[in-house]
Amino acid sequence: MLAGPLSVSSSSRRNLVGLTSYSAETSAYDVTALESPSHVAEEKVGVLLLNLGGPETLNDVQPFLFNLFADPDIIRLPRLFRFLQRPLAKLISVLRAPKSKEGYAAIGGGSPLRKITDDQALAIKMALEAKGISSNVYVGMRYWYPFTEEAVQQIKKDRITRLVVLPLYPQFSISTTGSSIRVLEQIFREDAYLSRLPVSIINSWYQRQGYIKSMADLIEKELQSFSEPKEVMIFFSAHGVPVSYVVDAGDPYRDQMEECIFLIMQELKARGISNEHILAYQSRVGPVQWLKPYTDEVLVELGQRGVRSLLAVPVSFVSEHIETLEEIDMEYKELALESGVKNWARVPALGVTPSFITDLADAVIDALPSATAMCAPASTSEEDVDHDPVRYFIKIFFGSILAFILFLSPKMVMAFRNHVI
Ligand SMILES: C=CC1=C(C)c2cc3[nH]c(cc4nc(cc5[nH]c(cc1n2)c(C)c5CCC(=O)O)C(CCC(=O)O)=C4C)c(C)c3C=C
Ligand SMILES: [Fe+2]
Repeated sequence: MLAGPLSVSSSSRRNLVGLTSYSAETSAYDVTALESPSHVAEEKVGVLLLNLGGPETLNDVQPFLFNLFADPDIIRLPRLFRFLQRPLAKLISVLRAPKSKEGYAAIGGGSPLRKITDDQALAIKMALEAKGISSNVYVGMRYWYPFTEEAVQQIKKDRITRLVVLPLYPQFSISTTGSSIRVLEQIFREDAYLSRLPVSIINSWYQRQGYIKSMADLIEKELQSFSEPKEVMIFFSAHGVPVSYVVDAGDPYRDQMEECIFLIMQELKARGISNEHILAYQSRVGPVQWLKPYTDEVLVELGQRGVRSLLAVPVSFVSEHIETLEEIDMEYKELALESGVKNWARVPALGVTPSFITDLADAVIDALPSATAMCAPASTSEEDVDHDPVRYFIKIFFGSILAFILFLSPKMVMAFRNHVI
């Protein structure tokens, strides 16, 4: 089965957390609104949490991978080859599924992302409530249930009047927040109600004090688990992206990541903690260059250089997931120990850490006043090209030949089957 956003039974896959409406007495975000009670009485605040989604069972793995690789923000094909996106996604997802399934099997047979994101949604709703804002908090996943499309349908049904969109990625990347927002904009553009709905999008929030302090708290606490805390190297491991995203497409991900690490280290220094640290990138897929240095290579070098104690800190994501539970806790730990590292620990993901959730609730409150309609005219220029039958034929003909040569080469097949370690 190829799972698509529309093949959803929303009754069994409901993603709404709570259903309460915004009340004038408890409003804190817009002081002027208090002066017009008739308007405020009707206000219904929605918060849409965007996340990646993950397969819940091993049978979900291949269709989940299909959805991921069918995303033009994950595999960025030149325009000439775009018609190959779905066949290519099918091919890569089938090739990669066995390796991915092994990973998901090792962490209990599925991704914990849905449960953790639902817990975060409930926690944010409660934190907002405590700050005087009643809200509905929705979860919209990019590649698995509950899909963003479902969340938006629910927002519409609930007649939400003001929406804050909060991607659960601290740093912006074209491949994560960018992709989810592109989908959201498409849905909103085509709908009369949604295109007029005041929306505020929080693109990134890695620089927020509450997040930085919460990360520093986790690191400070975990350092204490070592017998010689001062000797430990803090090893930030971020999910990678292909270099071309940053260099050619202007993805701010690497800059934001480096600034984020700087801010966390600055906070630690202010607490008297000045351990050595390093940033490396993990989880590369496919045959292209990814951001360097690569986590696996750095671990081997550090071990060989005589570093004996490492504290791994996953920094691009705020939930436990396959790449913390399997890749870091199993693969990288084993590699580090084999390379000479003696003492290894990992900082847990933030999850529902209260100081972090409170900060996300504050981010929502900060964003509420700037909500404006997303509405923008639909762009047609790219699609128009495909209406010319001659150009379309040329694309299909030459594209197929090139794709056949490129994508079925043994090197390509191997690159997608494994992480290129
Ligand atoms: C900030 C976080 C992430 C970035 C950036 C990102 C880019 C990116 N990812 C892939 C390919 C895969 N990602 C997979 C899983 C996965 N990715 C992220 C986060 C980021 N991805 C998370 C949280 C997860 C795990 C979800 C879960 O189920 O727990 C997978 C599937 C797993 C596997 O087979 O390794 C793939 C494949 C690309 C190509 C990319 C940038 C272009
Ligand atoms: Fe990923």
